[in-house]
Amino acid sequence: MSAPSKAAAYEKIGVIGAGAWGTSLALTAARAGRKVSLWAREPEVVEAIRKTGENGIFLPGIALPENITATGDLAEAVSGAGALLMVPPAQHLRSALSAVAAVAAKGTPLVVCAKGIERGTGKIVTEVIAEAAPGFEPAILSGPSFARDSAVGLPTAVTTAARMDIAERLQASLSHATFRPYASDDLVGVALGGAAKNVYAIATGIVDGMGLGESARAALLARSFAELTRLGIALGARSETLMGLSGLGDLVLTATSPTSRNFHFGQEVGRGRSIASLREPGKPLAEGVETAPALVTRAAAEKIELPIAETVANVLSGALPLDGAIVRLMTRPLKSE
Ligand SMILES: NC(=O)C1=CN([C@@H]2O[C@H](COP(=O)(O)OP(=O)(O)OC[C@H]3O[C@@H](n4cnc5c(N)ncnc54)[C@H](OP(=O)(O)O)[C@@H]3O)[C@@H](O)[C@H]2O)C=CC1
Ligand SMILES: O=C(CO)COP(=O)(O)O
Repeated sequence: MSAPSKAAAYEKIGVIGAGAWGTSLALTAARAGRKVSLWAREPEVVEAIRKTGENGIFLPGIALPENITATGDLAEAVSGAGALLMVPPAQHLRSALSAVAAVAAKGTPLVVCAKGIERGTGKIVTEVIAEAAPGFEPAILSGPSFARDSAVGLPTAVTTAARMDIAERLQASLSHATFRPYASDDLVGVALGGAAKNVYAIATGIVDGMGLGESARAALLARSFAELTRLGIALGARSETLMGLSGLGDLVLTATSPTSRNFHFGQEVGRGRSIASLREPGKPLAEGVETAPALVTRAAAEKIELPIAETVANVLSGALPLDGAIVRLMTRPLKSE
């Protein structure tokens, strides 16, 4: 057993992105005793928080304490912050990182809390940080955590991954009675688990929506974890990370709960809703939709086969009809487990 960490907390935390998760994490940091600056891209979010003391657009009904300051000014948000939590949707991460890198102090930990792989490049978030924000410390926060659960004070555990001394400072900065971070230095494993589980949650959601039964869902979940492990090991992740909170833990949560936007998206697809209608502007964010083809691209580059992720990507692109997808998965060459 490792000794308890005595790392010093950062005094001020900046949160970049005031969606549901950004707002919930701002609350977590505030409850842990930090001074928090919460940056929102949309002026109406800043105004709502300032006027009403809550983010009625993304996390309604949750009062935000006074040690959270909302701002639309990025330079103000990053000023004096010991660490910056990056919480935009994953496909906007690169631009958000570049904007932050232009105004923040070099060496500041940039803690990516978004879950996804970059479409087009197949890059995981650590690689995106290295390219978009060189000279900053890469970090990730990920794990089984619905924004509203932790915001209302339900017990939540996540992993903070970074160089170990930084991971421990993040742990000290964010932990409180109902929020428990575990420190890790396996950034690749933590980044991949959080991203891939969204794709597999769409898969199990489809199976659920099609009414194929709980046995099929459990089989798919177990085979999804096998895929995630195969790719993770090829990328250099540790298997205990993939078995932990940010891998198996988040996969189990997301791939079995209708609260998950990804699982729900899959359910609606399985029930026959058109993918275009589910992706209209204003519809809930389902990160797995963009990450599915990105995951497949990355796996192909690593010469790893991911039949479930490929099937999800092909269904979402319209290349494979739903019935064909199930037949394709069930009629692959027989294998040993
Ligand atoms: N919700 C959850 O339970 C959890 C979410 N996550 C992850 O957190 C990330 C954000 O999700 P979540 O907070 O739920 O999303 P929401 O849908 O609640 O909010 C969207 C957020 O993205 C910002 N945004 C939208 N478009 C852009 C853009 N073009 N450039 C930059 N920022 C943009 C919005 O900015 P603005 O504030 O200005 O409107 C807002 O902060 C995702 O990767 C998700 O997987 C992780 C764990 C839990
Ligand atoms: O990441 C999450 C839970 O850990 C949130 O999942 P969804 O984005 O599918 O709602």
